[in-house]
Order: sequence, then structure tokens, then C-alpha cells
Amino acid sequence: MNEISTVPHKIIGVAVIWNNQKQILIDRRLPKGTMAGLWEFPGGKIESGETIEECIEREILEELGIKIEVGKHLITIDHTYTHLRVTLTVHHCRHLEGIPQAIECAEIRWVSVDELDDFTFPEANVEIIAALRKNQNNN
Ligand SMILES: Nc1nc2c([nH]c(=O)n2[C@H]2C[C@H](O)[C@@H](COP(=O)(O)OP(=O)(O)OP(=O)(O)O)O2)c(=O)[nH]1
Ligand SMILES: [Mg+2]
Repeated sequence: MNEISTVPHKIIGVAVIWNNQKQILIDRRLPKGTMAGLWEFPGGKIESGETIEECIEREILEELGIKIEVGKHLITIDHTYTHLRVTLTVHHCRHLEGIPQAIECAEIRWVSVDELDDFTFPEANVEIIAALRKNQNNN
């Protein structure tokens, strides 16, 4: 057997959704399944024929029931967990309409960039959060 990785690869659109108070929306994953109970930035798998921006807009409507405007690209992370490889394409987004609801997650919160330290995220998110800190003043 060779060493070429055969773990499943998921292409994910991820949203850093800002409100007018300079807060970001985070959600807590369900208590069962992959990365159970960890906090994340909302998003999900790209569907065929979709751009990453369309994917993000659709996922946010499905998962949280809100309308957003997808803006600037923040960072793309390619990360391999033990049994899964993910490519996370992260965009800054602006909350436009609707009150976020925990439709497909356990809990949601608006937090400041500084408060992100108080929540446990998957390993791949360390770099996203570092990029957010750096970009804090020019988004
Ligand atoms: N949405 C999101 N996913 C993340 C982040 N960090 C991170 O490692 N991931 C991983 C967790 C999941 O394996 C994958 C997101 O895929 P998903 O939301 O479509 O998949 P899932 O595991 O929740 O559910 P499923 O539909 O595959 O059953 O990316 C993040 O900040 N946001
Ligand atoms: Mg998801």
C-alpha cells in the first residue's frame, strides 16, 4: 500500500458574519457526530455547480435562517484531521436580515474577536482566528 492519503476530502464554504457592533456569529456543533460540541464559524459543503460565495449564502440561510452579503476572502485553510481532510474557504460576510436561529447546531452567539479565546474550535480554526486578529482593523 502506498502513503497517498485516501481520507475523505470536504470542500467547505465558511462565513465570518459581522453585525454592526463588530461582533461575529459563531455556532456550537451538535453533541453527536464529527467534532461534537466544538464551536465553529457557520458554513458547509459546496454543491456541484455552485461558487463558494453561493455556497456560503445558501448554507447560512439553511443553518441559521438569515440573509447575508458575502464579502472579501479572508483565508483558505487546507487541514487534515485523522480521518478527514477539509478545505475551508473563509469569507467576511455582513448580516443583512433576520434573527439567527440554531436550526442545525446546538447554540449560536455573537462575540467580539477578543472573546473568541473563550471558545473551543477545531484545530483548523487556529489559523482562521489568527488571520482575523491581523485583519481586525481593515475589514
Ligand atoms: N462550518 C465549519 N466547518 C468547520 C470549521 N472548522 C472545521 O474544521 N470544520 C470542519 C467540520 C466538518 O468536518 C466540516 C464542515 O462540514 P459540514 O458542516 O458540511 O459537515 P458536518 O460534519 O457538519 O456534517 P455532514 O453533513 O458531513 O454530516 O469542516 C468551521 O469553522 N466551520
Ligand atoms: Mg455545517
